[in-house]
Amino acid sequence: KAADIPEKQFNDLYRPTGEMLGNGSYASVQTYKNNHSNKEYAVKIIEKNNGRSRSKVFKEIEIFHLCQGHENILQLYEYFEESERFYLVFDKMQGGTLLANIERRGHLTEREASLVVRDIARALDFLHRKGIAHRDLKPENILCEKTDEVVPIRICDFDLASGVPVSQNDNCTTPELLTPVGSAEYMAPEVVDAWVGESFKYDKKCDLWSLGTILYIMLCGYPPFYDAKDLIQKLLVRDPRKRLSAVEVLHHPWVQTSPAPTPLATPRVLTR
Ligand SMILES: O=C1N=Cc2cc(Nc3ncnc4nc[nH]c34)ccc21
Repeated sequence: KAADIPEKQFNDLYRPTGEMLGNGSYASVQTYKNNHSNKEYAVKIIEKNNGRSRSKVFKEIEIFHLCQGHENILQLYEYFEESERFYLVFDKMQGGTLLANIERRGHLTEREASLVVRDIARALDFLHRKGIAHRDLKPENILCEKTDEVVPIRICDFDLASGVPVSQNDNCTTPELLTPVGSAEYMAPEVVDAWVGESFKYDKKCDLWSLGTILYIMLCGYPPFYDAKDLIQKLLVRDPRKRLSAVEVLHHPWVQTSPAPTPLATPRVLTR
């Protein structure tokens, strides 16, 4: 009877290719092939005994679920929970991480840098509208879909992501805000302020600082043109209230009117 047939284990369905994609403190990411389709996937293996709570893993899975279908966010294909570990199966991005891709290609134009910023800003705008801050945006978490092109990119790794996704109920337009402790009537003013006050709105701006550093790295070793410098100066702003938002980045002239494909020295600078 059904109860006697053990559920298919991850290792019955996938086999490792031996390629290590990334090694974090609590997880590793390796390439696996699906035994049925022979398709490659990037599998994030999270050991259970490393103190990382189950609820945090499920929160990470929930965020990926919310982002399903967005073309600039890595797609989670399926996941497994087994006795010792979790397996998160992601689409494999053939182009690898952003800086490795730029280095391998050996060339990068200002137009390509602008397209990368546009793709990241689209992902951030999508996350921020859902009340989610990434909080750990860095070049290793920016993945390129193709080996010979720098765009399209997808961002990944919601390990440190914050913010409870707001639940958009169908009938009413204003999203009912999910608070950590149920309804807001009984919450102390300082806790309510944290959710509806300025700080709640500004905690997403940390991602825009990160975007500024990524833009700077893509252009470094080459005096960024005025517009790019202007965008960097409006991202690397200490006061989050003054820092650009994701949608403002999308409207910045340096992103709107993609600049000339002037070659950048970055790929060679990166190899040093
Ligand atoms: O959730 C993640 N945290 C880090 C990370 C890296 C990662 N790496 C990759 N994913 C897909 N394709 C990849 N190609 C190179 N590295 C890849 C996927 C998912 C996560």
